[in-house]
Amino acid sequence: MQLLTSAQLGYDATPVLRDVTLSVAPGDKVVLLGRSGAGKSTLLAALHQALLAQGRRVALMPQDHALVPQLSALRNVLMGRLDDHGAFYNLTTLIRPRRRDRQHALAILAQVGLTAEADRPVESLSGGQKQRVALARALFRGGDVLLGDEPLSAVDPAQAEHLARLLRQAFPTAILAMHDLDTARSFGTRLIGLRQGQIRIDGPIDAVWDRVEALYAR
Ligand SMILES: Nc1ncnc2c1ncn2[C@@H]1O[C@H](COP(=O)(O)OP(=O)(O)OP(=O)(O)O)[C@@H](O)[C@H]1O
Repeated sequence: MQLLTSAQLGYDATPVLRDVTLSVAPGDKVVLLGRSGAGKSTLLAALHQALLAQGRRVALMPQDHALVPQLSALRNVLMGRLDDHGAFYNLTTLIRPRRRDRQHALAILAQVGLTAEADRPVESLSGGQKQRVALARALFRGGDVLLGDEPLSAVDPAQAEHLARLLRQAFPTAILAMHDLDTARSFGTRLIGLRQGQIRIDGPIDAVWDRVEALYAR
């Protein structure tokens, strides 16, 4: 799918990335790498818009998780499908979830190791637990494409491997911004590297891996 052709991406008068041309093939597991501020989140936001404009179903994991702190982990997961239903269904889901939705959401919370936390308000959870709630919400939502902004940054390495596997199985196509190179290497089939306002690397991960260090050079 051809997703983006843009001379410039940025905010108002401030360009962040230029000459962006990007297509993604179904099955691609893209890892987006680059120094802090290189434009990974900016590119993900533009991809999100482009995918929605194409009518694709997208699961989005933003960097700040966008969870509702006062609501339970379970209810935050259920919110992953709010836009599938009308206002009445959603209101009743938040008050008293339907049995089928609840069981499905609880099964996903079990997969991410949060059974005991299902009824706890998200504001009382640790950073890694919050991230797993956001991940469970994305899995509950499902979709053609997962877009994630450092979706595994707050979990420990053993969990990261397990959770990365769940994401790979659930989403045919994924584009994830990442900081941890080991996780990126094991997750990705394709690497896109950003540096100095441009896409500098785009290729199969094994073929371009020896160029990764240059993305971070000062
Ligand atoms: N809402 C905004 N308004 C103006 N400038 C922004 C905004 N968001 C980000 N920027 C700027 O755009 C540039 C790229 O930011 P972006 O968040 O895309 O980088 P990133 O690669 O995701 O960084 P990180 O790894 O730290 O999350 C930065 O210089 C940042 O200051």
